[in-house]
Amino acid sequence: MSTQVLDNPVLDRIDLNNIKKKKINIAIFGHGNVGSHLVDQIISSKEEISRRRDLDLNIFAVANSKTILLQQKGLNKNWLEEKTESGESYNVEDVIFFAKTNNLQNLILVDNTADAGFVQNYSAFVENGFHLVSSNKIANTLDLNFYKELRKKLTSKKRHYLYETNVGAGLPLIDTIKLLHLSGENITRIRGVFSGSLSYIFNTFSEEDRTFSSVLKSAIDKGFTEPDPREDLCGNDVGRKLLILARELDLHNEFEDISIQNLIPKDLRSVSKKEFLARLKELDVPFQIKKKNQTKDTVFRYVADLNGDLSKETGALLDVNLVSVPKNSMLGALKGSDSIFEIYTESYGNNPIVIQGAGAGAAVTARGVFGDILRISDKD
Ligand SMILES: NC(=O)C1=CN([C@@H]2O[C@H](COP(=O)(O)OP(=O)(O)OC[C@H]3O[C@@H](n4cnc5c(N)ncnc54)[C@H](OP(=O)(O)O)[C@@H]3O)[C@@H](O)[C@H]2O)C=CC1
Ligand SMILES: N[C@@H](CC=O)C(=O)O
Repeated sequence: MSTQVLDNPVLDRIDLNNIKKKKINIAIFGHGNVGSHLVDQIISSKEEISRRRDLDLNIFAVANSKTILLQQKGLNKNWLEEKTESGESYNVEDVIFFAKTNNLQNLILVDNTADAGFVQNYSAFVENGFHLVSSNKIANTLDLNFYKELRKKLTSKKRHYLYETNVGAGLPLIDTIKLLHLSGENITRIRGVFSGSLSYIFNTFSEEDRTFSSVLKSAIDKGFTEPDPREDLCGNDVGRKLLILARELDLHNEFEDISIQNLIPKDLRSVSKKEFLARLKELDVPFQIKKKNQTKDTVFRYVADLNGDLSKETGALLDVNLVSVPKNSMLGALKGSDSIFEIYTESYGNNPIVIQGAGAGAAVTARGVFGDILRISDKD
């Protein structure tokens, strides 16, 4: 349809191309690795999406932990410069108030932080009409009571919450598991390398003649690790992913139920992040010894395993361990920052469904978050 100029003085200022578009108003919290890619991806795909579908994607807020940029008409590609120049300090009530006073509809809150405090705001956002999308895993791994209350609130307010990137970054994993489970397929075990950063670290460390600290530094620089890389190295991040999958299967597990092998030497566990980063070289000797003692033709893999009796709410075993596997096995053959998920089910028997691909990285994760935004935009 082309733009039409009509005689009516009000209508003649309206671009008929946009008249039927459903405007989706998005507030993005966290514009680090993932968040900044997401804002850029939305802004650069906006026109194409508007042409192909009846959607007008409007980012009306972007914030980090210190400042926010609020623009009713939406951010443009200079958003970061504008935010640096005119971003203001804020609290989350300001965003809710802004959405209300500007009568913004079809609201989506996107959480690209890794912050435990921020998820406490989810309920208020839902209460005020926002759908939720998060790459942040924390809301799905707090105690079961929080998990269930949030879902109750979402149901009562008819809002959606999508978090496909919580496990396997941009890979279509949670959706697949949800569908298998909902359709009555008995999932009997899920096992694999769930961490993109640890996959990259051990693939590289096993294959190349480099110190552990230099490989870890590369993983940090590539944006594969959590904001504090110790969350990856201590196993918490993988543990969270395992728990999220367990809960998708309606298992009643808490984070404390997971048996996790912590890879950080004891005296580096509770120092500040700054001190940890300054002392990375202390990881070199312990990991070099492990490597030297390894059996020929094996490689290290940090493996998560959801097993036990998954037909009982409290029958599951959740383990996360560093293991040596043959180089030519499915896990041993992983490359780069790939993750791999083996999903065993009753119908598929001993041959699991396998989902494999980039398990970390800002661009792929942002694309996954974008996918969740579009899924919600299509819903009602
Ligand atoms: N990187 C990856 O490959 C993947 C990441 N994820 C998840 O994505 C999330 C983001 O990761 P990543 O982008 O790498 O992390 P970064 O550290 O690069 O970015 C985090 C952002 O969150 C902001 N932030 C922190 N606390 C708050 C708060 N209370 N309110 C508003 N903003 C806040 C930070 O702001 P400030 O600078 O002011 O602190 C920063 O902009 C994490 O939860 C991670 O687990 C999921 C899948 C893959
Ligand atoms: N730090 C995480 C990023 C994705 O969740 C990982 O390494 O897998």
